[in-house]
Amino acid sequence: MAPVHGSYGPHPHQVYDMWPAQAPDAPLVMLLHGGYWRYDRMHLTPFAAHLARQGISTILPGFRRSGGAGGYPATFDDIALAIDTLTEGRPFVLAGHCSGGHLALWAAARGLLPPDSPWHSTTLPAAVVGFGPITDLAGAIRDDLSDGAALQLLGGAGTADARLPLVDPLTLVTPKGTTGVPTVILHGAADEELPHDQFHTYAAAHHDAELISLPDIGHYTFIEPGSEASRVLVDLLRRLHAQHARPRTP
Ligand SMILES: N[C@@H](CC(=O)c1ccccc1NC=O)C(=O)O
Repeated sequence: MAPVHGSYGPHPHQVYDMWPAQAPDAPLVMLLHGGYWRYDRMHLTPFAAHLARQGISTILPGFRRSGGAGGYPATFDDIALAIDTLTEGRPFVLAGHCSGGHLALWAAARGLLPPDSPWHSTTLPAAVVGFGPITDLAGAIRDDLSDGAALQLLGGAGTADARLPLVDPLTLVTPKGTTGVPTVILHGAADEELPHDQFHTYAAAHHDAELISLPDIGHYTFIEPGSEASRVLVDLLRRLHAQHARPRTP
């Protein structure tokens, strides 16, 4: 199954792959890849193709990344632009793995940003899933996950504190207790990559979040096409789309 390739901006990383499912009324999912904001999207293409074979139209965007042209603010500019451009006003479920889960949960919180933020939006995903997500950047800094990855994203220790309130899902959701977007935090109980307070603390802070913990599942099996964990994720994406994706009223 060959994806359509395209771009949503002039930078070489502002590109996407899209696998249209056969049915015209197929659920639409935008998938944000992980790799601590440093990796490219290639490790997730087999799983994106798998989603399409399961009847889900899937958009996998690239974006400017840490260590290259990205990090704050470019990575966030690209996620916001990719979402706003590529979903074309259609209802969609946003999903992300690990650091892509952070980006997905951040994008679902755009309604909580100050109205003068360039990222503020009230056009939000129908639902969001973080699977094995990073939800708490201050915690990621404190625990020094992946050799300073969160500090690298935020431009270093000198700027991190000022930027955190604009890009950290846990900080954004805490005062109000909801983003207004139905949210699922899905994780393996045997996740070996992240401290599990990344999952629990956010789910507890968000009144509209559901926490699903899968026994014996690790961090990476979600993105192995056909694995038990991937089946749970596919079923969840279908359920969220069926429950929450309504055509937008003008
Ligand atoms: N352990 C590696 C790789 C990694 O964490 C990773 C790689 C691909 C997809 C998701 C990952 N985890 C979080 O973003 C790292 O620290 O960069």
